[in-house]
Amino acid sequence: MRHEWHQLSYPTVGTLGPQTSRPTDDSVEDEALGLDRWRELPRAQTPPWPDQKAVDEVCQVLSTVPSVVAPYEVDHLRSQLAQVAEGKAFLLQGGDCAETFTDNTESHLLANARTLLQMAVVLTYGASLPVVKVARVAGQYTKPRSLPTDARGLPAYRGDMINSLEPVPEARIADPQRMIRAYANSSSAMNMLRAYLAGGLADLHAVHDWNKGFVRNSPAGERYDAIAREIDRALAFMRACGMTDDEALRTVTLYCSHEALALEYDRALTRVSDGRAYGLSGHFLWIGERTRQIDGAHIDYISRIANPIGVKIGPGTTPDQAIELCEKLNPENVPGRLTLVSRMGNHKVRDTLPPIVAKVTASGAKVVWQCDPMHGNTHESSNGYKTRHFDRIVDEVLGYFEVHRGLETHPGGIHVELTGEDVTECLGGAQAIEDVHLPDRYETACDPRLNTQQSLELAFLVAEMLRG
Ligand SMILES: O=C[C@H](O)[C@H](O)COP(=O)(O)O
Ligand SMILES: C=C(OP(=O)(O)O)C(=O)O
Repeated sequence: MRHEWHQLSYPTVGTLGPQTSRPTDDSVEDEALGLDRWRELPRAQTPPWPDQKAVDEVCQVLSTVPSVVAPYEVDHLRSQLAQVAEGKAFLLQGGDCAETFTDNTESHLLANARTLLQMAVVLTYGASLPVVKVARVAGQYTKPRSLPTDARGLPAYRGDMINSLEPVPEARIADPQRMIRAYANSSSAMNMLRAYLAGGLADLHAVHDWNKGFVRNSPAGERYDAIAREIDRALAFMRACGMTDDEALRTVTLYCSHEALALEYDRALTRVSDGRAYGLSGHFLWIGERTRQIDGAHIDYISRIANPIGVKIGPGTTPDQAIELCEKLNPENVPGRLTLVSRMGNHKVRDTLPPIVAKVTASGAKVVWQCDPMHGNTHESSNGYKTRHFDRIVDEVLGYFEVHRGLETHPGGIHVELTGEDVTECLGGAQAIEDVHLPDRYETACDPRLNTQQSLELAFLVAEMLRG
């Protein structure tokens, strides 16, 4: 039986402030909430830990540390995503495919944040729709892999939280101590981002400053600058009319997200607050295409936390499976709780997505529909690089919009792998990156990311689609 939002045990924003939401450490409560039930269930992509005792010791430490995010922030995000579910806002999610410890630097974090903010400005301005901004940051340290070994025959790299990218056998051994380092990096990343955002990084009066160096003179950068000038004029107009500066123009909230793959880590950072479990390793956690088995460990864990959550759905997803996911993950039908992230591939999205959207909509389930146009469009270049073509990425987003327009549902958001660095990892775009250019600056630890120019170009195209 479905309930309405206001009847739930889910707090509305404002009723659960930071003062009232003190996490408790109560194993009886944890048990009642079933937070460890996942341990008894089949689990895909389990990190090959050589020593379970060492894992338990690390998790014991993580279970006592200050969390990366706070429950009230998680509740805020859920209520903002409720607006997306209702067609009143758009969800922009993006960042590195795999964060790395070495790239957890101020400059890298700021470059990625600026790129996301620029995209958000383009979308907000272009489509006159509020944009909820969620970064793949402060925890995106694990990767599911297609194969247990890489091309050299070494154990696969599974993200810096598990092992090292360095291609030598000893570096590929899963090391639980890395979870501590991932936590430290995640906390410091959030700390730095919060400080910069509070200090004016996202101040709309500084929109020009986000258009840095190599982007500024590109076609997308110039187009962006034109929008920035119009925003300047609008702000000057508001001042001239005597409107006082609004706090909303001076800062934004940037939420953090990652794939809940290393369940040990996310479980250790789960805290119970006012009788509800929160995964406080990040605001938004998602389950990937490879771990979304309905009776599996990942879906069980995520079903028990109060965060807004996502599930990736690939071309093999049936409409019935999507319904099962909605029933299991959002039995109370809370808008904003569940995001279904389609990642079908541009050749399949127009065929595979409609029956899923139609059935979920007919069931009355309230979900955020989001499109990940990256993961269904990966191929190997002629010179051996894992890459994606910008045209296919755009075409998948177009297909996703067509499907939602056809069914009169809200194309609620996009989820992309991107970086603020000037990399050459995805083909195409205005720079016309070709196979031969890929080795120039191919820096990702796992999958190819859009660079800033390609990210901005995509944002302009999506803004047009939203207007249309
Ligand atoms: O982003 C993630 C990758 O698509 C996933 O980890 C699989 O990559 P692989 O096929 O190279 O293992
Ligand atoms: C692995 C990922 O995606 P998917 O589960 O859709 O393959 C990802 O987003 O990093």
